[in-house]
Amino acid sequence: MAATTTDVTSSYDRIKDIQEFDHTKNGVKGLKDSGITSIPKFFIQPPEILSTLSPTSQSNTSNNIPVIDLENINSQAHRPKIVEQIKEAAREWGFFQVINHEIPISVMEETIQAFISFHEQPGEVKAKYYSRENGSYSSNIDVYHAKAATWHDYLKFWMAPEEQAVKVEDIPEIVRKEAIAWDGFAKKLAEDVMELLCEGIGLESSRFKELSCSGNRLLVGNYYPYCPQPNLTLGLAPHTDAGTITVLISNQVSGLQIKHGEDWVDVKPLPGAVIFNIADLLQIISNGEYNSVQHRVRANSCEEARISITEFFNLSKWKEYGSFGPLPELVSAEKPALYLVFAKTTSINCLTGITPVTSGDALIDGNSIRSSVGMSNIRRIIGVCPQFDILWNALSGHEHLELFASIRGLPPATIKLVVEKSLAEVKLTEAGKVRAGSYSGGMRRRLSVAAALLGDPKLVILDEPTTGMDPITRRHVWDIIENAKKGRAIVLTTHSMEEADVLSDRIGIMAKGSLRCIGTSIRLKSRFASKCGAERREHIFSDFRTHNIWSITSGARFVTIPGTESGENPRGIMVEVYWEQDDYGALCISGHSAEIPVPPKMASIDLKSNTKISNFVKG
Ligand SMILES: O=C(O)CCC(=O)C(=O)O
Ligand SMILES: [Fe+2]
Repeated sequence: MAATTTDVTSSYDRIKDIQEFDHTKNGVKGLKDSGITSIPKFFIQPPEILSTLSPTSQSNTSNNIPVIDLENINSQAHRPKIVEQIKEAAREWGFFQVINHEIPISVMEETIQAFISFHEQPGEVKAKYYSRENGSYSSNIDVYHAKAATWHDYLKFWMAPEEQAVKVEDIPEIVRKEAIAWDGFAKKLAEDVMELLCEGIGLESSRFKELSCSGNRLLVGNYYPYCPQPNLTLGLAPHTDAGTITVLISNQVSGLQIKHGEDWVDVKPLPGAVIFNIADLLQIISNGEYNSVQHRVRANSCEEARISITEFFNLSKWKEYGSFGPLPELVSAEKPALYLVFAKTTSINCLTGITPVTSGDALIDGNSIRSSVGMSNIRRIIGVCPQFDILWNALSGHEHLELFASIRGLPPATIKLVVEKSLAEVKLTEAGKVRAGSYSGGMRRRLSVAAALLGDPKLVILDEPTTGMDPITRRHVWDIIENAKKGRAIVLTTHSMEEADVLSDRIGIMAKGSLRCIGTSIRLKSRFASKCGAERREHIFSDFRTHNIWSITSGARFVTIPGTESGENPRGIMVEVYWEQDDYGALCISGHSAEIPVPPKMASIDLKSNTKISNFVKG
């Protein structure tokens, strides 16, 4: 196995292999059907995953996730007990399965069978639906970025909200009726379970529903064909789900595992049961009362394929609220908020004047975002590409840019030329004549980026400009952004570390609502590198060599913590404080050692007068 794992990082042409796989449009089912006996190298998981896959590693089969009987859900006498069980399961396990629900077994079986039938059609029939960008059928959406690919294909549709939902006629006929029926049943059951979850933590039963926790739904049929080397890859990599709640059914082929303590626990599919898991947003809304737990799927070692039908529930009124954090009812002096309010979009909305500022201020080119004069000056010098495209289906790309150019006040005589140049830059010259209603997601994003850059703004804000783009278009948009950097500031938000690394001069990382760090890519890497593993460090050292920045001043000092003198440690306690220069050359503390008694003859700096540093050291 050692030889194979080394291959993961060796220099074979990984991209070429992936592209070949992608171009078959046949997913891993196609690989399995070709009769291969060993899996392509880009499926081989890194050693830290492989070590958890061997039969001797801690997969624990003696446990199973809680099973909750919903038979008497509406009986006054039984409901409190069911609420208690669900609450306990959602808190301790993050996963549970429900039995005696209202969904007929025949509906579950028909749904599973329909998705199997889709995946088991001849490759050329499925290939029509295959796309990495906005198609419904694909395999390994993140294969170009992930450390390793996984052994499953999927078919997915947005079922809600209406403006995002798939058109009925675009659902392949072979699953159409079943997908629509399943969505109805799953939504009803999820809303019933959400009521129980609300009651469990003392909320009004309808609270989650009113927040629109079931208003956004993505239905996915995951297909895990037989894998010839199941101990070298996974069916699905470890992850947590992002939304509010996930509803899952599967056939009887096992594979799903959840992280419980240090163990990966097998979830044994119970015939007729529906599995629920808490997703990240519900963990946040519930202020940590409920837990979103890591799970993964083992590569399938059975001849029979595994199928799971997963419906991801999320908020549909997210945009309306603009930000999200723990519900006020769940925050108190005894239970302070564990999570800050999500604030990326809110911050951008404040900077651009969409959301009024309630406290604090920001200056853009010397103009305060709190003053109406300042804001109108700011509007003249910024261009914005919002996270969700604001485009009109009936207008062409050309008409959009003409409209935006005249709103920006460009001289009418120049507009035609500016628009043509701009369309050429984003490679939409031909498409510019066509209505935007027929554009793919990537084309819509490119048009939005072009609109943001119109009129030579001094500050451009790009909110996740490449979300949903295939890797080639994304690289192209990176070139556009790179070229647009000259003479202006660009603030770009992204979830992709690679994108931040490629495009940014300075990177700020926001987590759970606040800015955690800011600095150049090299500085952040050097500061946080130890957490990234050997491969990442390799990368960082080569970055250091290419940027030739050996001259960074850094150092360490022993510092006594004031007031720690005692009989046992007459000279007190000290720590070693590490310091370095920040991006502007100012010295700042970057960390400290564990506390140790000051040895008798040691000379150290006494911080009695410097409360700021001593607080830091103590904290
Ligand atoms: O296939 C499964 O059992 C799990 C699927 C899953 O976790 C997901 O799609 O997020
Ligand atoms: Fe999941």
